[in-house]
Amino acid sequence: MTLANPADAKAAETADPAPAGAAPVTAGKIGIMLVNLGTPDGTDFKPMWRYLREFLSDPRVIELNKAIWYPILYGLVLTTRPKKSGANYARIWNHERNESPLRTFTRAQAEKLADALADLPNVVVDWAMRYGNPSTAAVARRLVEQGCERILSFPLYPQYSATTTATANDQLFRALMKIRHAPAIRSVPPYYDEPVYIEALARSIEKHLATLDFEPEVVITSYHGIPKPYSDKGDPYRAHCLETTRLLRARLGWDEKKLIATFQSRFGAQEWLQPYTDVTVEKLAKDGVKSIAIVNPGFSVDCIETLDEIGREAAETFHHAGGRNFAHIPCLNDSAEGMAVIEALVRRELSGWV
Ligand SMILES: C=CC1=C(C)c2cc3[nH]c(cc4nc(cc5[nH]c(cc1n2)c(C)c5CCC(=O)O)C(CCC(=O)O)=C4C)c(C)c3C=C
Ligand SMILES: [Fe+2]
Ligand SMILES: [Fe+2]
Repeated sequence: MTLANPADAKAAETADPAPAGAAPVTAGKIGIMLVNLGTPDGTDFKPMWRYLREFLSDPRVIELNKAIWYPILYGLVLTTRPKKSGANYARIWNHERNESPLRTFTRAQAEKLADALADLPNVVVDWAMRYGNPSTAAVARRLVEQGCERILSFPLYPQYSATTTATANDQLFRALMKIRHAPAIRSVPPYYDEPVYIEALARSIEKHLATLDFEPEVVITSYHGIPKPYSDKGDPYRAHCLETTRLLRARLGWDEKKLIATFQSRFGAQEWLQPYTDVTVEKLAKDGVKSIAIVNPGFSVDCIETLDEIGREAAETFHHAGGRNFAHIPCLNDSAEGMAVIEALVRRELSGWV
């Protein structure tokens, strides 16, 4: 098993889509592609604008009619949000690598997965983003050019949503439309209730709580929200999130007061899934709760929404409202617990292919 050469990434992104001449008949490799949401290439206005434009032009994310949405997107959102969000990204930026933490952690997951699958000789591991770089199209092409006739795509979302899982899959198939000898595709299903995932979360929570000098009265599982109408129309995301929290509660032996579920990261004027994380945090403090912890089970890796919105903003909200002790529990990231989940699911989904 090998990790695709990251040094080739830039070249592959800019290469022509179709190599000239006849392809070899068979090479028989299997590509594994970890796919995360995406992230800007920099915190300045231009890269933030490019990232937000691609993200917020996705009809799976914003379901409004384009004639209504585009004037708002181009006239309002893309004139103001790049600066505001860029300032938030600047606070969490990984200066060593000049990239966002989401990209650093996703790469680390791929590298560790490649090591963990060293016993599988014909498998190549790579990683891609739905929005931004390394793009899904560039990575799919790179895997095919390395001889992968099968690709296992792993959208890194434990809970399914059309706004995340489905659009990651859409993008892969869109990329294959430009490849003549397209590979066979498998996609890792949502894993919100997989015992290996629940166990990893529980251990990570227990481990982190053991390092604190206080015992939280309430632990919040805070998930990224989606607009409520998407849920009402049949997106199973809310049910998946609530099931993760229920299973976690059972595993930790906690009751419904100790472990609660909330939704964060609202965008726009619509109602989103409730209860909202920020409102809940403030209310807990005002009700006299002095110590809380927040964990983000829906995020495979730490990112702007966990490090800044929870680690900074939610902490401030809690303290301003009278709370005393606040802890933010890291995502599974490339920890041993997190890698155990990714490896187990990949090995299971490779069944019949290796
Ligand atoms: C209508 C807008 C959005 C929907 C729907 C949405 C769903 C959704 N997003 C994630 C995971 C992530 N989102 C991230 C950032 C982010 N999300 C939105 C908007 C919607 N998300 C925006 C505009 C942004 C950019 C940041 C900002 O300007 O506020 C990220 C972090 C990316 C990073 O670079 O760190 C993640 C991860 C999920 C799981 C989800 C639905 C289930
Ligand atoms: Fe989001
Ligand atoms: Fe946010």
